[in-house]
Amino acid sequence: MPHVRFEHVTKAFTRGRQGPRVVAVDDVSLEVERGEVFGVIGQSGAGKSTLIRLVNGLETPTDGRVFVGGREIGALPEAQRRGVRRDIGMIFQQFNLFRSRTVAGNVAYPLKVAGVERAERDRRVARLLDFVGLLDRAHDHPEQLSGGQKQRVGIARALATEPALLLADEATSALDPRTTAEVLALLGRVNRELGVTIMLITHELDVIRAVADRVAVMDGGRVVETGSVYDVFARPQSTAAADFVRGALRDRPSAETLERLRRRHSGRLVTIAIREGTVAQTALAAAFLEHGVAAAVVYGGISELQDRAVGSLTFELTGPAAAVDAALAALAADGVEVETHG
Ligand SMILES: Nc1ncnc2c1ncn2[C@@H]1O[C@H](COP(=O)(O)OP(=O)(O)OP(=O)(O)O)[C@@H](O)[C@H]1O
Repeated sequence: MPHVRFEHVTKAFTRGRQGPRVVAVDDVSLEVERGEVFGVIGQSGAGKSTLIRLVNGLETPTDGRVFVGGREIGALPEAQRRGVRRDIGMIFQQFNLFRSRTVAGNVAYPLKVAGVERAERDRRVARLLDFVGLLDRAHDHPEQLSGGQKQRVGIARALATEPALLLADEATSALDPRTTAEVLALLGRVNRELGVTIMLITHELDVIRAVADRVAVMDGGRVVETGSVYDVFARPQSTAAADFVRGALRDRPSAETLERLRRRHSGRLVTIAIREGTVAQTALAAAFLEHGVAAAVVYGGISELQDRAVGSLTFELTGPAAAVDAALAALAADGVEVETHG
């Protein structure tokens, strides 16, 4: 049974009394498996926050059903809904820590609410702070901590009631790249060492690349693509996914870059997609050589997704036109994706 399941879920809001109807989440169906890190990526306004708020029952669907652990949140009486919520931790972009409480006090708070007795509370707080590497900061107040440390406290607090599911709402968006990497590494440990299912929403492909197993791409309230991180971003089918890839990998020349490349290079410019399972780069070189075509890399980038290569290279091909055509035809016959630039 999936940990989280959306069945044709729509959430619409009305702005003002008779204002326009905004469909924040539009007929979304998806499944998050137990023990995986599931990423949801989308631009601002795509509906990610609403989607995540539907998981913990902070929003109720206008249409469709949301299940957590096989139970439909919307159909539960309030007391049971609270029980389901207790099994869900949440972390936020702005950390949402209590400024008046110490680090330990913040982590202890949900345990207090749950009625856990003092000695057990102290034990659990110490264990959690040790896990996130902040045991020596237990008596500090949040304002004495860096952003990354605050988020680590946020994570410890979210884990205090030992939830099976952790929701992360743009949890690293307020952090610099290095701190982001540290917090994402910690989330990876939460998933692997504690077996917690993680559902995270973000507008950054780098966040998805760093931790997610699978991803859903949202655009205009809809999920336009779902799959393994490699499959979705190595062969994006939707414009939204392709835009994220272009933005993060920066491997393909923009129209302006192509203009500049054309001015500098008189040969034929082609961009070849590099992915696992396609022709090896040595075979590329061999095809050019065989047809007497000189190939120079003039732009491109190859990066990693889930430990596999992805990216593209732009070549300037020089030689007789017929030879260039023949080399490209041979590559195309081998299943290589070639884009010729005019
Ligand atoms: N309570 C609400 N009342 C009215 N409209 C809302 C409400 N919550 C969200 N919306 C609208 O729903 C759409 C999706 O918003 P949502 O916050 O879910 O997107 P998002 O992808 O999380 O974007 P961001 O990253 O900017 O928060 C937006 O057009 C937003 O204005």
